[in-house]
Amino acid sequence: MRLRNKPWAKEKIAAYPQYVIPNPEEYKGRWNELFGNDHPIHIEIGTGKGKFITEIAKANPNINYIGIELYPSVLVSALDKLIANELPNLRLLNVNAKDLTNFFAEGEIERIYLNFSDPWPKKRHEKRRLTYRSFLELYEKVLVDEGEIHFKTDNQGFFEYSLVSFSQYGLVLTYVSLDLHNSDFEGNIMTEYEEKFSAKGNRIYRCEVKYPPKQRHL
Ligand SMILES: C[S@@+](CC[C@H](N)C(=O)[O-])C[C@H]1O[C@@H](n2cnc3c(N)ncnc32)[C@H](O)[C@@H]1O
Repeated sequence: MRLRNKPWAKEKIAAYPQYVIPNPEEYKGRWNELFGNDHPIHIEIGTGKGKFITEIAKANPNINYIGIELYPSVLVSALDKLIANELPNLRLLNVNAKDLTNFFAEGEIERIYLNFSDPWPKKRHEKRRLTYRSFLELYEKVLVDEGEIHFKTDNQGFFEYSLVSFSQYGLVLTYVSLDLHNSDFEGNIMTEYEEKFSAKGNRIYRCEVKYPPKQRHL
């Protein structure tokens, strides 16, 4: 296994606390104070080297973005892009998505992007898939009412698994493409993995789902 927790990466991240927030627990329920506005917040889980999140943040200055990535050695590339672009509506977190509710209050996030998440093809690793039921429960806790997940991958098996997982959880499918790059979908922003896999000729699958309205206790 690759050694991904390289000390130099952690040091670089620590040198930019204005971009990679070192204490995200402190902003739970207060992210809009940090951004200095009340714009909606969209997050990407598994942001990798940050191409998608920096480009989408640049294109949408009235939305706040947070990119979440587990590995410092990967996140430094996203940090480099943020340093180069100085985007006031983008922050990064070097955390594990399984701890999401430590960092975000109920209803604080409007949309979650899952781009080319690790498919974990072995059945015994199912619980690690970011579209597994326990993650869908976590996402529901931090999302607004009828919050959205936008998901894309080149892995057909993982895509089909995720559609079933979404449906079993009661999520509503609002968009699906079985061949994104040959569809009429406009404004697609390519991720690093998307560039790599589509260059090999792989088909890209994409869907959007939203949570049903939360139960109202009158
Ligand atoms: C296959 S890569 C895709 C990267 C990027 N989204 C892209 O499309 O180019 C998946 C990324 O998700 C990150 N990741 C996986 N599980 C995670 C978790 N539980 N919390 C945060 N990041 C995670 C991995 O470290 C990896 O960088």
